[in-house]
Amino acid sequence: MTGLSVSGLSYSYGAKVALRDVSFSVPKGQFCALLGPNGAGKSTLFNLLTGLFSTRRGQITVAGIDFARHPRQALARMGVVFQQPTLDLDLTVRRNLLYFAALHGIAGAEASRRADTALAQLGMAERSGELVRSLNGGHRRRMEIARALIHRPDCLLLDEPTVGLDAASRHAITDHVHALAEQGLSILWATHLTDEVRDTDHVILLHQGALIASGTAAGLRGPASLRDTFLRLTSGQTGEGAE
Ligand SMILES: Nc1ncnc2c1ncn2[C@@H]1O[C@H](COP(=O)(O)OP(=O)(O)OP(=O)(O)O)[C@@H](O)[C@H]1O
Repeated sequence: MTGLSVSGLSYSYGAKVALRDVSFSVPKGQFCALLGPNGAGKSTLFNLLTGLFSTRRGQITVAGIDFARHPRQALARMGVVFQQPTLDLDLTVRRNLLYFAALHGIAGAEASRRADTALAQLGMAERSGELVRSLNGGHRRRMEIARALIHRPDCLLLDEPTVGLDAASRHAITDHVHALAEQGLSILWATHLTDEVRDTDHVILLHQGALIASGTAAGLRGPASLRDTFLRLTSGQTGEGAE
C-alpha cells in the first residue's frame, strides 16, 4: 500500500509559481528524503500535505484516502513533525503524549500503552517522567516524533527535524526514524543535509518548484557523493546549506 501519494500538485502565490506539477509516492516502509535548496518549495509542499494550504491543482492521498474529499480521515493517518517545536515545556514527557492522545480521542489505559510504545520506539522510555524543559534539544525532538506516532499513522512527515542539533543527536534521530520505516511506516523527511540520507533511501529532489530527480540515493549519485550530485543538479543556485 502507498502511505502517501502526490499527483500533479501545483501551487502559486499570486504570480509566483512555488510548485509545478509535482508527483511522487512513498510506499509503505520507505524512507523518502525530500531534498531541495532554499526556496525549492519544500515548505509549500508541507503546508499542502498537512492541510495548512488547500490544494488548488493536483491530488494528495494518505493511505489511499483522498485529502481534498476526506481531510479529517486523511490527517488521522498522518503524523507530522514541524520544523518549529510545539511542546509544552512545563509538562512531563508522558503528559505531553497523553494530552496529544486525548486530542485524537484516545484515553485511559490505551493512551498509556501507546505513550509507552511510542517512547520506547524513540529510545525515550526512561525519560517519560521528566519535564520537557529539562531535556536537551535532541531528546525534545525525539519526544516530538514519539508524539506524532501516538495515533498510529501510516505515514510520518518531518520538516527538517534535525535543524540546530549536534551531530550525535542528528545521528540518533535519523537512526530511529530509519527504524520506523523498517517497521512499515512511510517516511517523508525534508532536509538539505545530504549526510542524513542513506544509499538505500529513496530521494526526491525539488528545485525551483519542480521535481527534477527521483530514485535511490545510490542510483542518483553513482560514483559521486550525494552532496556533489545535489549541488550539480541544482547548479545555478548557490547550494547554500548543503552539507
Ligand atoms: N507568501 C509568499 N508569497 C510569495 N512568494 C512566496 C511566499 N512564500 C514562499 N514564496 C516563494 O515560493 C517559493 C517556494 O518557497 P518555499 O518556502 O516553499 O521554499 P522552501 O524550499 O521551503 O525554502 P526554505 O528552505 O528557504 O524555507 C520561493 O521562491 C519563495 O520565495
